[in-house]
Amino acid sequence: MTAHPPAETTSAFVPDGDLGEYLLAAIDDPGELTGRLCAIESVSGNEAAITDAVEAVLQTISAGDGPDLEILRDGDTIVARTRLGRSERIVVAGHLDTVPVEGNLPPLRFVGTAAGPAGESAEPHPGQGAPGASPAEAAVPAEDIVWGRGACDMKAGVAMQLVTAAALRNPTRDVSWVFYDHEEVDAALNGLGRVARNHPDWLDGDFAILGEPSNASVEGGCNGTIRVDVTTHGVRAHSARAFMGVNAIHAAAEVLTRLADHVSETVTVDGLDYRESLSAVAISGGVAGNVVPDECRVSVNYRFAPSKSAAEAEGFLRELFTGFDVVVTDAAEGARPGLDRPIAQDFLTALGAEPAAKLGWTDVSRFSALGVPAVNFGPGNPLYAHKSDEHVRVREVEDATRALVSYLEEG
Ligand SMILES: N[C@@H](CCC[C@H](NC(=O)CCC(=O)O)C(=O)O)C(=O)O
Repeated sequence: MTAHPPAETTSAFVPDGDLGEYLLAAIDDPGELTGRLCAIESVSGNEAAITDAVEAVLQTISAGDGPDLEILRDGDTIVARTRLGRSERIVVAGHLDTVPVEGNLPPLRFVGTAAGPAGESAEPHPGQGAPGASPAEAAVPAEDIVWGRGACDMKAGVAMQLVTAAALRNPTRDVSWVFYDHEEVDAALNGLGRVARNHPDWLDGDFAILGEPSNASVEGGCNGTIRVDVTTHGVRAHSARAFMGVNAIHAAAEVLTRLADHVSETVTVDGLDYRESLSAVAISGGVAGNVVPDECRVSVNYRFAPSKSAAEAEGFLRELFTGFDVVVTDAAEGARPGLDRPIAQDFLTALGAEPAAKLGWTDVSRFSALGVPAVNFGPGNPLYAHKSDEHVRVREVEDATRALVSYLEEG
């Protein structure tokens, strides 16, 4: 089922005029700002416009009543940091890019039913009692929702960052706000990785908070991710004389069978349950409509628990696909939760949060590798990340923002 927000209660976010001004006009309204950020399309590789707008917002925030910000930029990554001389520094980071749009822009705002924190409800749908709603659906209270690509992953988190940056007056710790490009793609392109190579001091900190969707609670660590191409080879021939060839696409059936037969495990790491996933994510092959193909490539993505290294994950895949040509195309280590660190404990206590495991890959992994303990904390139900009915509850964006302001001002 896909969400079809009701026309009468729906408003679309359409940017007009200067994009920095467009965002600034909603700087004290996390829900509205989420929708406005979504309205600036920023599929990976197309982040320039949103980065310029966010930089303009940060310049205005810096000139306002809160602490001055030192604003630094590398490509489409911005770091804006306070220099108050506090004994600790908190890094709050979020990516500006999204996965490709799928008929879910322009973003919409409407009153409907959203997925609960555990994702137990299905898709957002028209408000209570709407035609076609089942009695069970009608019993779910209607909520204020922002719907569209990026709403959950992670323009709501970026809105949380910007509204908090504007609201801070006297933070108890220094804060570095990081907004970066190319998170949703090949690890080699990641803007945070580029900054870590070009200006490692920009990411200095005692604790990092990634505003990734976490139901406005804490998700610890993250699964690792690895992609491999499994290639089958054959012999080309005329398809009218197929007996003269060897069909590489037929040979790929065995690859798919091994994938379908695999049962993914859930691995408990430091008390959190990391559910693994193994999926074919693409398949390609074929020469022409009358040729037996000599090559077929199945791209496989394995999400592995943070107790395993990328090398171990690669070893597992090579064993699973014994007899086939396996080439690693992308890999990123996971991160253990690290919630036993005092600074992470303080954050959990300040939030009153019960942590869960982060199943997606996030830059918590990069911060952990840099020696900075890190957690995921942001609005949005991660079960809806990358889906065509991606959405976020406005209440959750507001709650997360309030909690972050309170942690940074009082925690
Ligand atoms: N280089 C990696 C980057 C993938 C990042 C992406 N992260 C999320 O979706 C975080 C949101 C969440 O799961 O809560 C991912 O896991 O795909 C790659 O290309 O795989």
